[in-house]
Amino acid sequence: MSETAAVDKLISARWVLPMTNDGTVLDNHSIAITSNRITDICPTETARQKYQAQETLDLGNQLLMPGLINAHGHAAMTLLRGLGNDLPLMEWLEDHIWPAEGRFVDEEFVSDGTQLAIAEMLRTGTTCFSDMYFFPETVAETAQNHGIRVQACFPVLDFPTNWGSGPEDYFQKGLALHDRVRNSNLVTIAFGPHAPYTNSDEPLKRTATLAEQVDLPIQIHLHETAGEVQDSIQNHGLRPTRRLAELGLMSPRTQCVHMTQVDEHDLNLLKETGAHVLHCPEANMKLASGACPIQMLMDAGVNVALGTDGAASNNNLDMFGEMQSAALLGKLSSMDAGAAKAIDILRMATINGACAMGIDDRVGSLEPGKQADIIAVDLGDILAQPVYDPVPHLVYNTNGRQVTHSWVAGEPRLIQGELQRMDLHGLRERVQRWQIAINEADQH
Ligand SMILES: CSC[C@H]1O[C@@H](n2cnc3c(O)ncnc32)[C@H](O)[C@@H]1O
Ligand SMILES: [Zn+2]
Repeated sequence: MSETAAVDKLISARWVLPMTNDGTVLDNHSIAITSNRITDICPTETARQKYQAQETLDLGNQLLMPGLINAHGHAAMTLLRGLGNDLPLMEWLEDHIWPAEGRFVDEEFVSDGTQLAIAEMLRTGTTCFSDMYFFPETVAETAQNHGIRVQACFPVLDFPTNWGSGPEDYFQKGLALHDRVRNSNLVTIAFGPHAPYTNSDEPLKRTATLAEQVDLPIQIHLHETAGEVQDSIQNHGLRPTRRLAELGLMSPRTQCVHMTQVDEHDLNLLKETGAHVLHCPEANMKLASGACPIQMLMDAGVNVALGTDGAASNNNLDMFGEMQSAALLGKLSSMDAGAAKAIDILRMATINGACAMGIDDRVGSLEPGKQADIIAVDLGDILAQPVYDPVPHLVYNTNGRQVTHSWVAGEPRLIQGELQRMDLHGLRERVQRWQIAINEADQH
């Protein structure tokens, strides 16, 4: 009899969707995990003979896939969920969101709001998120404490905020944070210049130079609305994307959030520079900002990833819902049912997000050697029957509540629908206190 090999965990299920290249679905396969990495994916029968596991989990009629990657959001804005509805972007920001942030955002707000977001994200299948918010040190610490992967983008704006006094202060604090988390397996840092309209040329140029020096990504809201493009032409004589390119800010390290307005020149710039686009369909629809032409971008070879944006403009962080919205909006806006295919949408929510953040050597697909960031989705419920093909099923039928298990770097975060590391009772009480205070202030 041949010797069996020792592994930490062996997880088996009816389907495994590794999200490598062609979107193949493996039937009755197992994933072997040792320490924080995937070591093998093979038929369950083979795995039973080949491995001696400390822990085995047979998930039956479930599907294992890479944890979802929410490529753009503002986690702590969960505390502002539902504040200012049925408004366009600038009215929503100027009349409701920015006044509330000015009054309430501090470390405690960011800690509680980020915990609320992490609970929702882990509960609905996200194992890695990008965040652009004030007090990114608190975001990084909270993510690390709760065992979820994060790209924390530190804000850069022309003006002072509750987090700092201006661009130089933001750079200094952001880079110090990068130094502190350099060896973390879960946390990476990015520059987060908020938008072209909240940054003058100097901080944008400096962002480009510093990001190059320290080799970090840059995330920026860009071409969110037609008004933003018109204002830029009026104030700078250039469309925002061209202005950023001339300031040296468009490159493979750049993550452009929204891009609902894309003309031929913008498309060429995205192609030539290798910048990524982060699509947030639900926030774009809710604020009636426009629709990002995702099929045109993908056809041109631009990497498109998916994000929810903040819970105040969405109003949830469920990436399964976001995938469905991306597919439906992608088809409707191009009047082509063959556009925004399910497998492409799944790529946007997994491997493409990892590529945009420069962490695709670690996560985004299930492959030996990669980190064990895995989710299990229950496709056995009567409401999900019948299942002809799991790939379109995941995009057009599934919602985040069907996620039963998740692991980040091999560690369990959600088991049978139960979050493993969170005091939800205490969190609920703190959130209620924030709601009362914020609501009262918003009325005045
Ligand atoms: C500088 S921290 C992030 C900043 O962005 C604001 N914000 C949230 N959603 C959007 C959006 O869709 N477009 C532009 N800005 C947005 C958030 O409230 C923070 O102030
Ligand atoms: Zn945003």
